[in-house]
Amino acid sequence: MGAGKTAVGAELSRRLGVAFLDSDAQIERAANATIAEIFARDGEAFFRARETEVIARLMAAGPAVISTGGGAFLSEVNRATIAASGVSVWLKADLEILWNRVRHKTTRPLLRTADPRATLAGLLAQREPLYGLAQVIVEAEPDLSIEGMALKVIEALRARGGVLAAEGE
Ligand SMILES: Nc1ncnc2c1ncn2[C@@H]1O[C@H](COP(=O)(O)OP(=O)(O)O)[C@@H](O)[C@H]1O
Ligand SMILES: O=C(O)C1=C[C@@H](OP(=O)(O)O)[C@@H](O)[C@H](O)C1
Ligand SMILES: [Mg+2]
Repeated sequence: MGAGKTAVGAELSRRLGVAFLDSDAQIERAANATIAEIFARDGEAFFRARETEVIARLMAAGPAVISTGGGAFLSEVNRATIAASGVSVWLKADLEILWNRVRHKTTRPLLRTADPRATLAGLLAQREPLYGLAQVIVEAEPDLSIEGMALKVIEALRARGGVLAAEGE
Protein backbone atom coordinates (compact mmCIF):
# COMPACT_ATOMS: atom_id res chain seq x y z
CA MET A 1 0.00 0.00 0.00
CA GLY A 2 1.46 3.31 -1.11
CA ALA A 3 4.21 1.81 -3.24
CA GLY A 4 2.76 3.47 -6.34
CA LYS A 5 1.23 0.48 -8.11
CA THR A 6 -1.80 2.47 -9.27
CA ALA A 7 -0.01 5.73 -10.06
CA VAL A 8 3.12 4.23 -11.62
CA GLY A 9 1.08 1.57 -13.41
CA ALA A 10 -1.03 4.23 -15.12
CA GLU A 11 2.08 6.16 -16.18
CA LEU A 12 3.77 2.99 -17.38
CA SER A 13 0.78 2.02 -19.51
CA ARG A 14 0.83 5.45 -21.19
CA ARG A 15 4.50 5.12 -21.97
CA LEU A 16 4.11 1.59 -23.32
CA GLY A 17 0.90 2.39 -25.21
CA VAL A 18 -1.09 -0.42 -23.66
CA ALA A 19 -4.23 -0.51 -21.55
CA PHE A 20 -4.10 0.20 -17.83
CA LEU A 21 -6.20 -1.95 -15.55
CA ASP A 22 -6.35 -1.63 -11.77
CA SER A 23 -7.91 -4.57 -9.95
CA ASP A 24 -9.23 -2.40 -7.10
CA ALA A 25 -10.91 -0.02 -9.56
CA GLN A 26 -12.48 -2.98 -11.38
CA ILE A 27 -13.78 -4.45 -8.13
CA GLU A 28 -15.20 -1.06 -7.10
CA ARG A 29 -16.91 -0.59 -10.43
CA ALA A 30 -18.50 -4.05 -10.43
CA ALA A 31 -19.72 -3.66 -6.85
CA ASN A 32 -20.65 -0.01 -7.27
CA ALA A 33 -18.97 0.54 -3.93
CA THR A 34 -15.57 1.62 -2.65
CA ILE A 35 -12.98 -0.84 -1.33
CA ALA A 36 -13.64 0.49 2.17
CA GLU A 37 -17.38 -0.07 1.78
CA ILE A 38 -16.85 -3.60 0.44
CA PHE A 39 -14.58 -4.47 3.39
CA ALA A 40 -17.11 -3.03 5.86
CA ARG A 41 -20.18 -4.57 4.28
CA ASP A 42 -18.96 -7.92 2.94
CA GLY A 43 -15.68 -8.55 4.76
CA GLU A 44 -12.13 -9.12 3.60
CA ALA A 45 -12.71 -12.72 2.48
CA PHE A 46 -15.39 -11.55 0.06
CA PHE A 47 -13.04 -8.87 -1.26
CA ARG A 48 -10.22 -11.42 -1.75
CA ALA A 49 -12.55 -13.71 -3.70
CA ARG A 50 -13.56 -10.84 -6.01
CA GLU A 51 -9.88 -9.85 -6.33
CA THR A 52 -8.93 -13.34 -7.51
CA GLU A 53 -11.76 -13.37 -10.07
CA VAL A 54 -10.86 -9.93 -11.38
CA ILE A 55 -7.14 -10.73 -11.67
CA ALA A 56 -7.95 -13.87 -13.68
CA ARG A 57 -10.16 -11.84 -15.99
CA LEU A 58 -7.66 -9.01 -16.41
CA MET A 59 -4.73 -11.34 -17.05
CA ALA A 60 -6.72 -12.88 -19.92
CA ALA A 61 -7.55 -9.48 -21.41
CA GLY A 62 -4.42 -9.06 -23.54
CA PRO A 63 -1.46 -6.69 -23.38
CA ALA A 64 -1.87 -4.37 -20.43
CA VAL A 65 -0.28 -2.95 -17.36
CA ILE A 66 -2.27 -4.35 -14.45
CA SER A 67 -1.96 -2.96 -10.96
CA THR A 68 -3.29 -5.11 -8.15
CA GLY A 69 -3.99 -4.27 -4.56
CA GLY A 70 -1.15 -4.83 -2.12
CA GLY A 71 -2.59 -8.08 -0.78
CA ALA A 72 -3.17 -9.81 -4.10
CA PHE A 73 0.29 -11.33 -4.47
CA LEU A 74 -0.06 -13.15 -1.14
CA SER A 75 -2.40 -15.61 -2.80
CA GLU A 76 -0.68 -18.54 -4.46
CA VAL A 77 -3.56 -18.76 -6.94
CA ASN A 78 -3.10 -15.12 -7.94
CA ARG A 79 0.67 -15.55 -8.24
CA ALA A 80 0.15 -18.55 -10.53
CA THR A 81 -2.40 -16.67 -12.64
CA ILE A 82 0.00 -13.76 -13.03
CA ALA A 83 3.00 -15.96 -13.81
CA ALA A 84 1.05 -17.87 -16.48
CA SER A 85 0.75 -14.89 -18.81
CA GLY A 86 2.48 -11.89 -17.31
CA VAL A 87 5.55 -10.47 -15.68
CA SER A 88 5.23 -9.51 -12.03
CA VAL A 89 6.90 -6.34 -10.80
CA TRP A 90 7.39 -5.47 -7.16
CA LEU A 91 7.63 -1.75 -6.49
CA LYS A 92 9.77 -2.10 -3.40
CA ALA A 93 9.57 0.78 -0.97
CA ASP A 94 10.61 1.12 2.64
CA LEU A 95 8.21 1.84 5.49
CA GLU A 96 9.05 5.56 5.58
CA ILE A 97 8.12 6.07 1.93
CA LEU A 98 4.96 3.96 2.20
CA TRP A 99 3.78 5.62 5.37
CA ASN A 100 4.30 9.13 4.00
CA ARG A 101 2.14 8.24 1.03
CA VAL A 102 -0.75 6.62 2.87
CA ARG A 103 -0.84 8.47 6.19
CA HIS A 104 -3.36 11.11 5.14
CA LYS A 105 -5.64 8.77 3.21
CA THR A 106 -8.68 7.01 4.60
CA THR A 107 -9.28 4.75 1.62
CA ARG A 108 -7.36 1.71 2.89
CA PRO A 109 -9.48 -0.26 5.36
CA LEU A 110 -6.60 -2.41 6.64
CA LEU A 111 -4.95 0.75 7.96
CA ARG A 112 -7.96 1.91 9.94
CA THR A 113 -6.41 0.82 13.22
CA ALA A 114 -5.36 2.56 16.41
CA ASP A 115 -1.75 2.65 15.18
CA PRO A 116 -1.81 2.52 11.37
CA ARG A 117 1.94 3.04 11.03
CA ALA A 118 2.61 -0.04 13.16
CA THR A 119 -0.03 -1.95 11.20
CA LEU A 120 1.66 -0.99 7.94
CA ALA A 121 5.05 -2.02 9.36
CA GLY A 122 3.64 -5.39 10.39
CA LEU A 123 2.05 -6.02 7.01
CA LEU A 124 5.26 -5.07 5.23
CA ALA A 125 7.39 -7.40 7.35
CA GLN A 126 4.93 -10.25 6.86
CA ARG A 127 4.52 -9.70 3.12
CA GLU A 128 8.03 -8.87 1.91
CA PRO A 129 9.12 -12.52 1.56
CA LEU A 130 6.19 -13.15 -0.79
CA TYR A 131 6.65 -9.90 -2.71
CA GLY A 132 10.21 -11.14 -3.23
CA LEU A 133 8.78 -13.86 -5.48
CA ALA A 134 8.07 -11.20 -8.13
CA GLN A 135 10.07 -11.61 -11.32
CA VAL A 136 11.23 -8.00 -11.40
CA ILE A 137 12.01 -5.79 -8.42
CA VAL A 138 12.17 -2.02 -8.76
CA GLU A 139 13.16 0.03 -5.75
CA ALA A 140 11.37 3.25 -4.92
CA GLU A 141 13.48 6.22 -3.84
CA PRO A 142 12.24 9.11 -1.69
CA ASP A 143 12.65 11.72 -4.43
CA LEU A 144 11.94 9.60 -7.47
CA SER A 145 8.75 10.82 -9.17
CA ILE A 146 5.95 8.68 -10.56
CA GLU A 147 7.36 9.28 -14.06
CA GLY A 148 10.86 8.42 -12.83
CA MET A 149 9.58 5.17 -11.32
CA ALA A 150 7.81 4.26 -14.56
CA LEU A 151 11.07 4.79 -16.47
CA LYS A 152 12.89 2.66 -13.91
CA VAL A 153 10.35 -0.14 -14.45
CA ILE A 154 10.84 0.09 -18.22
CA GLU A 155 14.62 -0.10 -17.77
CA ALA A 156 14.27 -3.14 -15.53
CA LEU A 157 11.96 -4.87 -18.00
CA ARG A 158 14.31 -4.10 -20.90
CA ALA A 159 17.32 -5.37 -18.98
CA ARG A 160 15.43 -8.57 -18.39
CA GLY A 161 14.48 -8.94 -22.08
CA GLY A 162 11.29 -10.60 -23.22
CA VAL A 163 8.24 -8.52 -22.48
CA LEU A 164 9.48 -5.31 -24.13
CA ALA A 165 11.46 -7.03 -26.87
CA ALA A 166 8.60 -6.66 -29.38
CA GLU A 167 8.29 -2.97 -28.65
CA GLY A 168 10.79 -2.05 -31.34
CA GLU A 169 12.79 0.51 -29.42
N1 LIG B 1 7.07 7.99 -6.99
C1 LIG B 1 6.13 8.72 -6.38
N2 LIG B 1 6.40 9.99 -6.04
C2 LIG B 1 5.48 10.74 -5.41
N3 LIG B 1 4.23 10.33 -5.10
C3 LIG B 1 3.90 9.08 -5.42
C4 LIG B 1 4.83 8.21 -6.08
N4 LIG B 1 4.21 7.03 -6.27
C5 LIG B 1 2.98 7.15 -5.77
N5 LIG B 1 2.78 8.37 -5.26
C6 LIG B 1 1.56 8.87 -4.59
O1 LIG B 1 1.42 8.08 -3.41
C7 LIG B 1 0.06 7.74 -3.21
C8 LIG B 1 -0.09 6.22 -3.21
O2 LIG B 1 0.17 5.75 -4.53
P1 LIG B 1 -0.70 4.59 -5.20
O3 LIG B 1 -0.36 4.55 -6.64
O4 LIG B 1 -2.14 4.73 -4.83
O5 LIG B 1 -0.08 3.33 -4.45
P2 LIG B 1 -0.62 1.82 -4.40
O6 LIG B 1 -1.57 1.64 -5.55
O7 LIG B 1 0.63 0.98 -4.54
O8 LIG B 1 -1.24 1.69 -3.05
C9 LIG B 1 -0.73 8.44 -4.33
O9 LIG B 1 -1.20 9.67 -3.85
C10 LIG B 1 0.31 8.64 -5.41
O10 LIG B 1 0.02 9.73 -6.25
O1 LIG C 1 -2.62 -4.38 0.88
C1 LIG C 1 -3.82 -4.73 0.88
O2 LIG C 1 -4.20 -5.81 1.39
C2 LIG C 1 -4.80 -3.84 0.21
C3 LIG C 1 -4.33 -2.87 -0.62
C4 LIG C 1 -5.21 -1.94 -1.33
O3 LIG C 1 -4.67 -1.57 -2.60
P1 LIG C 1 -3.36 -0.66 -2.76
O4 LIG C 1 -2.16 -1.54 -2.51
O5 LIG C 1 -3.43 -0.20 -4.17
O6 LIG C 1 -3.46 0.42 -1.76
C5 LIG C 1 -6.60 -2.55 -1.51
O7 LIG C 1 -6.54 -3.62 -2.43
C6 LIG C 1 -7.15 -3.03 -0.20
O8 LIG C 1 -7.32 -1.91 0.63
C7 LIG C 1 -6.25 -4.08 0.46
MG1 LIG D 1 -3.54 0.96 -5.79
